[in-house]
Amino acid sequence: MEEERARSKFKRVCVFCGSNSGHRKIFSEAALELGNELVKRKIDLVYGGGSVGLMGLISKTVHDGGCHVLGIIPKALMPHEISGETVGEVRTVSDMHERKAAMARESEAFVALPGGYGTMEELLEMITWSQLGIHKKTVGLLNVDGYYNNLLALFDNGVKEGFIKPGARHIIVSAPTAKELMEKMEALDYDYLNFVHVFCSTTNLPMNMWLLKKAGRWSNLEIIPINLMHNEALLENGTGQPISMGSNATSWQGVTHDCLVFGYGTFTSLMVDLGCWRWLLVSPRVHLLSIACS
Ligand SMILES: C/C(=C\CNc1ncnc2c1ncn2[C@@H]1O[C@H](COP(=O)(O)O)[C@@H](O)[C@H]1O)CO
Repeated sequence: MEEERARSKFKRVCVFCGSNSGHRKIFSEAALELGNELVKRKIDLVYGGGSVGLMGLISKTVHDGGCHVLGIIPKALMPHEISGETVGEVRTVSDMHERKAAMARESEAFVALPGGYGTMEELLEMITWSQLGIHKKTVGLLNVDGYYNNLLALFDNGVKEGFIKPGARHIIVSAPTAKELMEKMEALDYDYLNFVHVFCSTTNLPMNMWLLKKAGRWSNLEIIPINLMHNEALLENGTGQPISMGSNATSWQGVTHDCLVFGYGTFTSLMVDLGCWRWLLVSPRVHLLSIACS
């Protein structure tokens, strides 16, 4: 009898990783570990094709483990002496751009292992596409032995200096081990909705908070009570600066968070009218009615 498929919300994950193996054994071990983690969860692999560096290690591990491997490789990198043998299914595309688009289309999530410019470029592009709403797929970073610490610090600085929206900083999910990363990625109910600030009416606040917590498995839920009676609230905009909501609703446009609104009646209508939210979840107390993308 076929072994029961281990539960994972992902059927196909795209892995970006070095075409080199790095100087330390720990990187190769991480590639093998991620490959085994995918196999354990019965997740198929999409990657850049070939057998060089970490790319070769992970593709062979997943293939040997009985999962499907799809290598998407541009014609120019096809020659054996450049990329080596590709295991599993090989798809040839005309150029790097087409490859990235195909990789994104074919997978349900992305993971970057340590790598060089190529890996970083692929990772950054998937983050950017997520930010622009071109895809809504989880982007994971396997931060092996702190390899990406400086990159993550650069992102934090981007937020601090006002070039990256605080909400967009959470697009990337990172963890030091493959197991932790996969668990974190799988725990996300929905890409953005896990990293939301909830603007919640102070009317029946305890009840609303209880309902919200029950309504989803949020990994980073922050509830910001708003006193509608006074029609104002001090919101922390993620950079430490308070934003005040006065009677002039347009001042809300300055709020940069991806946002979830929980409420009904006037409060919700106000939020809908503002229309500046990336994600809007409108709920009349218990039932989650709709998710709209602005
Ligand atoms: C030019 C070299 C090797 C080329 N071989 C590659 N084969 C397939 N895919 C590749 C290759 N090089 C880069 N990629 C893609 O970029 C990522 C790795 O780049 P990095 O700079 O090594 O991080 C990888 O995810 C592939 O999609 C000799 O080095």
